[in-house]
Amino acid sequence: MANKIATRCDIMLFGALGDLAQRKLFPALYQLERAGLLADGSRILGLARRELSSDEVRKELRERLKQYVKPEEFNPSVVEAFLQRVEYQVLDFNNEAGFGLLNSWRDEENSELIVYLASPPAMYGVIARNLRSASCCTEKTRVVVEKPIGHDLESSRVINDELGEVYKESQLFRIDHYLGKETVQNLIALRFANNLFASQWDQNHISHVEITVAESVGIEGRWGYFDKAGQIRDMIQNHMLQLLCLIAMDPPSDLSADSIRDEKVKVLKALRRITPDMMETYVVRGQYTAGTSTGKPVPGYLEEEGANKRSETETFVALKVEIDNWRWSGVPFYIRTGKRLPEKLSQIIIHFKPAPHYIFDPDQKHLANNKLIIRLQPDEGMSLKILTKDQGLHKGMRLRQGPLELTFSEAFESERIPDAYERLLWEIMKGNQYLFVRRDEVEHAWHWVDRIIQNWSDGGDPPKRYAAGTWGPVASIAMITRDGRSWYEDA
Ligand SMILES: NC(=O)C1=CN([C@@H]2O[C@H](COP(=O)(O)OP(=O)(O)OC[C@H]3O[C@@H](n4cnc5c(N)ncnc54)[C@H](OP(=O)(O)O)[C@@H]3O)[C@@H](O)[C@H]2O)C=CC1
Ligand SMILES: O=C1O[C@H](COP(=O)(O)O)[C@@H](O)[C@H](O)[C@H]1O
Repeated sequence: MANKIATRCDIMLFGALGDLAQRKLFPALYQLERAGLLADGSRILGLARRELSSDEVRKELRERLKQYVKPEEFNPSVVEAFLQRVEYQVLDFNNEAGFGLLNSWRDEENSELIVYLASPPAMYGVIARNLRSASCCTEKTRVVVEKPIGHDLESSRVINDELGEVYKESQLFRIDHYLGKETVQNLIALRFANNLFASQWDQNHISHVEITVAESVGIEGRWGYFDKAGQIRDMIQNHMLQLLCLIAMDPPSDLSADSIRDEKVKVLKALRRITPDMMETYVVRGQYTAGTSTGKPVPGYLEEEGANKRSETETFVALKVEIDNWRWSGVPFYIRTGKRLPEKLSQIIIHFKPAPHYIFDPDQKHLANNKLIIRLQPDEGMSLKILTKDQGLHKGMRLRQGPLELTFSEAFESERIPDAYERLLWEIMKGNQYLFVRRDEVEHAWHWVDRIIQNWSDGGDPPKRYAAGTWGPVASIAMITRDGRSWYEDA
């Protein structure tokens, strides 16, 4: 993944016994250990409410690592070395006096401090203040916060203000784990390292863009969280808009965090606001009913464990997004994301415009658009659909469309692709903010998304039903068909 060990870091992990920490963060830290990227002496202090000793937590962690790390990557001696770094401290995050204890663990002289807030977001402020009262942080402390930052613009401002009272923006690492995915970072390489694409990347050459992030899973026992969020807050406000920004932004002048973030913010500011009269044609929301997933029957959203049978929370959203700027004027971005779709698939399709004058068989005119398919997951890679002459004496100048194919796992004898959290933790240790989201990005994204949510609550239609295992409500197909287009399906 990289070749340089980060400096020695101590991590205070607030919420160490929670789902995120156990399922994602500890396995990612273990992988950094396995790759030899944790500096000697780096330590991890897990913090949560449950009354457990450090030994009991290490024992539990050993089992979780067995569960979440692939068997071929589970190395018992590396696990033991990793667990030696882990200690646990019982702490109620509301208990200001309790934070004093953390100071005896700190080693300010020899080690950078990372504070990772894997707690409910409502606690970010109180944890930050309690750390300050206990003089636990310095100006160098890095603070990591998870999404969602609030549930709308106003609440995100409150959280950001609370964090901002204690920390400078340069200390804050707001996670959007999509930015940690190798294939998402690859969008920057693809766009700005290949002049071939750079010169074609605008409304003169591109007719429209599709972004699909489909999941076959349902809400995986997270009803309590998900029903308050819905797909628009859970996926659109963050991951989908980040992907859109990376595709739509102007070239940054360098790879520094602020150069990239400045360009993303310009895109967010240029998103056309979706007014009530646009809802019918620009927005589709759906909710899955019972159906099948990977060949097995699955319940509908309203029959999931703990469900409120009358919920109108959306599990699917499709949007037509217009970007009102010079580069993208007249180029719609069709984006869709949902749970319980037929497969797990994230891909971006760039549809290029046809040549200005067409000279081939009129029956084949529909073929005459090049497409760039960027597969983010699974089967990471890209494919450029180009037109060539069909072979054979009797074919004349018939055209055929074929792919220039780049499947990363086949093309490069590369290392394993690290999980997004491995990359993000590694960048935090090195103090690089370019894969993290700045406050104004979060707020502009909320500002745009809030308008859609407001339109729904001002009397929009309820979510349209779709059977689990299908590609969402038929209205999402109608949305794109109305413009004479269709969602890309690989033939
Ligand atoms: N789970 C996921 O896949 C994802 C989660 N996130 C975000 O990550 C954060 C954590 O989520 P998740 O792990 O799912 O949440 P969980 O509810 O599973 O875990 C929360 C953790 O916080 C601790 N905690 C809560 N309140 C207190 C308190 N007052 N004092 C001490 N400890 C407390 C809990 O400790 P105890 O168990 O001892 O009560 C537990 O360890 C949230 O912000 C969430 O939105 C973001 C993306 C994905
Ligand atoms: O942040 C979230 O992302 C996951 C999807 O992430 P992926 O890396 O598996 O594509 C989603 O399932 C979850 O609801 C959401 O909170």
